[in-house]
Amino acid sequence: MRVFESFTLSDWCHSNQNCLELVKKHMGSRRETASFTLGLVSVIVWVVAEIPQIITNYKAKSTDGLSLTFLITWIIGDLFNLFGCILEPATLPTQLYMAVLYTFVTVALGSQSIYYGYIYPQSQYKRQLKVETPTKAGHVEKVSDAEQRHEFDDFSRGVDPSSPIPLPAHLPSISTGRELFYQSARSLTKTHTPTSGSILAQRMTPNSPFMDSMKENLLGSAFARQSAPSLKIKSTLCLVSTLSFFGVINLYKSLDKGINPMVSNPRQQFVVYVGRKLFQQLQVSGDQLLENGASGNNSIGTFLGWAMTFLYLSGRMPQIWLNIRRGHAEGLNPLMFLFALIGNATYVASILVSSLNWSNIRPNLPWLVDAGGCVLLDFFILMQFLYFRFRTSPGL
Ligand SMILES: NC(=[NH2+])NCCC[C@H](N)C(=O)O
Repeated sequence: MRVFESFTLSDWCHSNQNCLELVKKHMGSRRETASFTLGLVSVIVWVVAEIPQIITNYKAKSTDGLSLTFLITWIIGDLFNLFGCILEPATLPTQLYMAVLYTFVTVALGSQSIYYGYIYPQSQYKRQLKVETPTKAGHVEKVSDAEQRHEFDDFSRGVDPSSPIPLPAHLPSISTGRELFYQSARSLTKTHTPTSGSILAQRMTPNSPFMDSMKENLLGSAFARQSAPSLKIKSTLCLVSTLSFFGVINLYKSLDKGINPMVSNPRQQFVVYVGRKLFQQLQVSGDQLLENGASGNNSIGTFLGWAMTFLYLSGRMPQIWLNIRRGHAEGLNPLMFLFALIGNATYVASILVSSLNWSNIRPNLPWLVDAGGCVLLDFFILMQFLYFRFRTSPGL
């Protein structure tokens, strides 16, 4: 209990005697301290979780290894999580802090994906065009070929190339040809003919199956390939807007009925909920919640919680599938999944340690199912890393 007489907490609550009493009372119990500590560990792990991936993307100047659908579901799931936590009074304060944190970090990761996936290649290509324009066409072709050969050699040596159009570090293992499509300078001009003597032409014998697959991508189904990711995004957005639509309808209904009859102004209501969560939800029993008019079974909070769970869990699938399709996990940082696993595991523990009463578990169920399910899925992804590593280097 002494710890809560520390400067920070006392200072935090000094103007409100009730607040101080509440914090002392709830944090005094060992369970709550353990729960809070686990929650804190989870927050800290999640703070750093996505940084390795951000660094990997930065180094590779590409986000090819990361499924965009996974990222989009993460961002939307984060928003659902955030509003779910705000509206569900029985969730812990650390859950709310984490929801805010997730959203910020993942938006950063998402922006990086958009930058390296769309803006960076185009700007690099434009730069290359500017450099090439003044010279004669034949000369350009030669210079470009020489540069490309040099760059490919750099890649095969594992040296970061100066290529304005970033190339994958693992050309030989590309199976779908999709990456090649994107990296082909020609694809950016929407011309369907590969540059003669280009890297692609140099790397492949004319009748190889790889060449065929590439031709298919560059010539036959260029548009289909190009629109494939946007189709995926569209279906994800469609699903998300449907969920959001029902969410908003539900939200209005709840507000209409008055989630908290004592407060009619929705803005004030929001503040009351956040305040309640920050100061009163450390360990409020189901009975107390009922007494206070917040039953811990807030329908909109629960709805958002389950929608979030669905998004987070289903979001891992495209990533798992992408790894299988590519046959490797290059461009993906295993640390992100390891941290996610630890972050989710400590998150589950923080809720369960707080109380095993059904009255505590029931409102937290979506968060428990989500984090527990993600632990399993992240374990599977980590196994994929191991599998790919041992398969490619059996001597290890
Ligand atoms: N952007 C985030 N890191 N969001 C947190 C997601 C938490 C969720 N349990 C998951 O692992 O998917």
